[in-house]
Amino acid sequence: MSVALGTTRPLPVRTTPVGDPGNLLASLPATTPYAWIRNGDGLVGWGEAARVAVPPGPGRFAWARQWLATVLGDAQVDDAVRHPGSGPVAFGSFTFDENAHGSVLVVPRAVLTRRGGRAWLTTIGEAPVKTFSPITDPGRVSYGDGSLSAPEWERVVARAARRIREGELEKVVLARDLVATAERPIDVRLLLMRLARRYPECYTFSVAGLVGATPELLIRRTGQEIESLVLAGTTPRGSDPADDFARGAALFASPKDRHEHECAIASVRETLAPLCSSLTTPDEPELLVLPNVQHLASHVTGRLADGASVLDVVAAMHPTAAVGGTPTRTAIEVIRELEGMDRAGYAGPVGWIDANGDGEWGIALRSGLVQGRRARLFAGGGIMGDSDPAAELAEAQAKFRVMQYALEG
Ligand SMILES: C=C(O[C@H]1C=CC=C(C(=O)O)[C@@H]1O)C(=O)O
Repeated sequence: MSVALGTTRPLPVRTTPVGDPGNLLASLPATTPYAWIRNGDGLVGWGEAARVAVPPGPGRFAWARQWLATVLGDAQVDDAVRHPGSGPVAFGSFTFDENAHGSVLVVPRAVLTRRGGRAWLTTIGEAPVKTFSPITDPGRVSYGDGSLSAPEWERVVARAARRIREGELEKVVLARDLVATAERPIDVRLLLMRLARRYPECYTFSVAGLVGATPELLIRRTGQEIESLVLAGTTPRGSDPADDFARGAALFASPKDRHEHECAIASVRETLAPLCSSLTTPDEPELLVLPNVQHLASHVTGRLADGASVLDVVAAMHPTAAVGGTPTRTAIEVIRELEGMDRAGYAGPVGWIDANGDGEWGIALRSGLVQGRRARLFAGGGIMGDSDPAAELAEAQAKFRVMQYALEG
């Protein structure tokens, strides 16, 4: 753990209302930019008042909650706003695999928020001095295979589909990685600006080098109310409006995709039901149309039965069948065996939490791990018994386009 302002001293936190800050992302300095933005609203943070590497293992969420209770609970808070997301806030990213290192929680020294028509600034200690530097372009970007080449990955998909047909499991989500190398260091702010502009409906995020724009809301907690947007079942966009419409209609009618979606909804329903006094899941999914793909989507709402924090709910839900599979344990074993890569934070929970346990966490899809001139990009899809490896590869390519656009414009 590192607590920049001293481990023994409670964090002195101050939240004050501010005028409309305009584009939140424009406030970010080049170093340690934290972000969670949708349709222009959200939070950006910079500086680090406290940071911790969460140890791997089955108890990692409980450990993180304990750490947050100590650091945020002990804070000396002067909060003139008293709204979800005011007062001290931590950003976090958890690895997909509970046994992997790399999960992190960070309490920024400054967080600028706009939510529900109000804006405020939270600072910890003296407001950190921002050294503004112009946003830089990374220049030409080239791509190389990550752990598996495209044909190797197709063979892995075929093996997984066979094991599903043989009855070992019902669904597994397989992913691959690409390594992007730029001419010059990658300025995360440029990626965030491009993602937020092109994918306003998605959650554009940046936490400790993990950057992306995910359409999938794992969980939002506002008091007792919770919401989730479950996605599974995908088709690339069409070449013209008629083709686009036909693809959407085919997706909606596809037994393979509807079954894939039902697995994801069932896993969310099963984990949320015991935590909730009421829970609503739609009978049928809707189509979510994004610039690169169309998804089957279900909006889930509920009311928590007791005082579970958003991180408690994240702990119960991760990994949903939208990123793991069904049954969960078998799917995780198959992913470890077949993918041949460390997913790091990809497909793991990413988001923020405040001292009252409110917050928003997404599933870190359409994302990349950025370091210097390099970025590891990730994309995958749900594999069923009748999956066609070439179609799954095309779907993953369409999903990679999000981060390729962020890097290249
Ligand atoms: C695994 C990914 O997407 C998941 C979320 C939405 C739709 C999915 C699908 O249709 O396969 C995946 O379950 C990814 O974007 O890398």
